[in-house]
Amino acid sequence: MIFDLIKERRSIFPPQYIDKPIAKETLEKILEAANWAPTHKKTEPWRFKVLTGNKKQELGVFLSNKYEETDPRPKQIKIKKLQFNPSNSGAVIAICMQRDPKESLPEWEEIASVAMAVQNMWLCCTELGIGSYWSSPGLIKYMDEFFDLNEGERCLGFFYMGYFEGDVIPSARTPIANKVEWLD
Ligand SMILES: Cc1cc2nc3c(=O)[nH]c(=O)nc-3n(C[C@H](O)[C@H](O)[C@H](O)COP(=O)(O)O)c2cc1C
Repeated sequence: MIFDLIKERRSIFPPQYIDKPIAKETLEKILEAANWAPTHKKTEPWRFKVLTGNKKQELGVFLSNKYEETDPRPKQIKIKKLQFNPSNSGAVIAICMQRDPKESLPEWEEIASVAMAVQNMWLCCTELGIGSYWSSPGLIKYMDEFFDLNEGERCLGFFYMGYFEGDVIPSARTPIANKVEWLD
């Protein structure tokens, strides 16, 4: 049931991923789910760049170089992590948002729509036994140097994916009652 799937969904990180490729048809199915996200004025602002094979390594090299270049005191451990995460994933999907050229909506609505598309992918991954998580490092502001972004297109992060092994670390939430006001 969708309620169980929603509760089961977790952020599962690249160190848990195993060396098992994700079939192209599976990736296509997950992306198709993203495409059915709600979209105000039907702008369909989600854009995805699917990185597999050597392109994942290239992303890792780009991110780690950029980090070394821009951080006054870069740490070896972080350099290694920036390279490891993409290369150890089955696929990395860059999450992008295409601003409506007419600006017929506030930007937050476009971002909200992209986030809903990501949730669709995340839930599909849960059902398919694929670990995944949304990563949003500060380095995403440089992604126009790695991707050929269109005018008004912005990278909002990376969706790391991989079949995984090991236990899923439980997550927790504070009670919903603390966040809801009932008005009658
Ligand atoms: C927009 C967004 C950006 C996120 N960025 C990061 C990130 O940069 N690094 C990270 O470790 N987790 C990131 N996360 C995942 C959250 O840390 C995670 O959802 C949270 O810890 C709750 O865990 P759960 O997803 O297992 O329920 C992000 C989640 C969202 C929705």
